Amino acid sequence: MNRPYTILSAAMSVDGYIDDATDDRLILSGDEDWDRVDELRASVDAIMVGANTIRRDNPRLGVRSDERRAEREARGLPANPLRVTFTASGSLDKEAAFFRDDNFVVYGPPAVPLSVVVEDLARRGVKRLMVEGGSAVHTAFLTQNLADEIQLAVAPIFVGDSRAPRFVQDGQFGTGRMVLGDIQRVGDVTVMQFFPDADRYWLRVCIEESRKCPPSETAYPVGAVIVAADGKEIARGYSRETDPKAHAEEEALAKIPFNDPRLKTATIYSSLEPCSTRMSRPRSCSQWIIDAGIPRVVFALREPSRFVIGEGFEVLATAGVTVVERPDLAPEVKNVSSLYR
Ligand SMILES: NC(=O)C1=CN([C@@H]2O[C@H](COP(=O)(O)OP(=O)(O)OC[C@H]3O[C@@H](n4cnc5c(N)ncnc54)[C@H](OP(=O)(O)O)[C@@H]3O)[C@@H](O)[C@H]2O)C=CC1
Ligand SMILES: Nc1c(N[C@@H]2O[C@H](COP(=O)(O)O)[C@@H](O)[C@H]2O)[nH]c(=O)[nH]c1=O
Repeated sequence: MNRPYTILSAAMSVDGYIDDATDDRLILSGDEDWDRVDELRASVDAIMVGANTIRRDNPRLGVRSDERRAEREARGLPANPLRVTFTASGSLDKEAAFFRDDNFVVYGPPAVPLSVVVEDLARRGVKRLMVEGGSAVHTAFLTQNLADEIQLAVAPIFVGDSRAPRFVQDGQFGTGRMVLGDIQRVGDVTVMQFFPDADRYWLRVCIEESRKCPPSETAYPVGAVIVAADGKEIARGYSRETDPKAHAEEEALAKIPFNDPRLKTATIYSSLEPCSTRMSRPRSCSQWIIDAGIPRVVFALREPSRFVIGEGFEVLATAGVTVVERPDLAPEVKNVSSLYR
């Protein structure tokens, strides 16, 4: 599915509420944090909120800073990102600030699947989407694995009223243990960055590594990372990093002792399916992985049959290794080199 890179943004109290239970809007961010939110807004193509947030908060969802709006225009963008909402009921006040000019899109009524919304936004040229809430919308993005990043600001207050909305509602969050990114102190607010889909996060690290490969007409650019069971990185590498014949998995494995006990419970990530046959060397990367006892492999793109017929998936799976293919990231791998196209 083609969809925008999606950042969920919310401010919550220490006890996990994003508003209180009164009719007045609760401001959790301080001035410095609003400035951070404004910078994030200025960096995206579209900002989405649920219809209930429009009804309750009447948000402007614009870039507040004159300089940031001017910078966007200088880059050929509209001064403000596209405003996006969805509604099953259609109950929205046409006088709301959301409708103040024609730079908006409303999905529904009737209810529209979120996957349809994000695909349509991608078709409209939205590459980077910020989702500002509320609870129902954040829950939908997370439970459908449509969020790439969370920026969660925790304000030093308690709401203490379970009638108030929380950051998310009940749901099946398939995220497992998320990857923690940056933590910032912004005034008196703590801003935490999370990457909900750990496999997607580490594959993107591989893709960035692959950009460092010395160019070659006869070998792909590949990046690999080995991650321990506790989520900590053990080693990373890219093709031809130290030797013109070396593959990314070999480069990563060469940085640690072959009998490192963490390998027995680790995951190795690679932008490309590990090789199963090699012209240049006797041992394939799949064989290295099996011999190292790594139990789990995640890759994005199956090896195209340009140089050899790749059977890494089958070789690894037959040896009892858990192999996860993530074709959703294959387009990002292909973007790195014309050899893939
Ligand atoms: N502190 C913070 O950072 C933020 C706080 N908030 C707070 O969050 C609260 C609002 O959150 P919440 O009540 O969960 O509401 P939401 O803003 O998440 O909106 C939910 C609404 O979205 C629409 N919707 C949901 N799924 C679909 C679908 N598949 N197709 C079409 N429409 C759909 C429905 O609209 P409809 O009912 O019209 O059918 C639904 O009622 C407010 O109190 C607000 O102040 C909000 C944003 C940020
Ligand atoms: N209250 C709250 C947030 N609320 C979000 O900001 C929106 C209103 O912004 P505006 O467009 O400027 O009117 C509101 O609808 C909701 O999405 N966000 C935050 O970062 N911190 C906060 O404390």
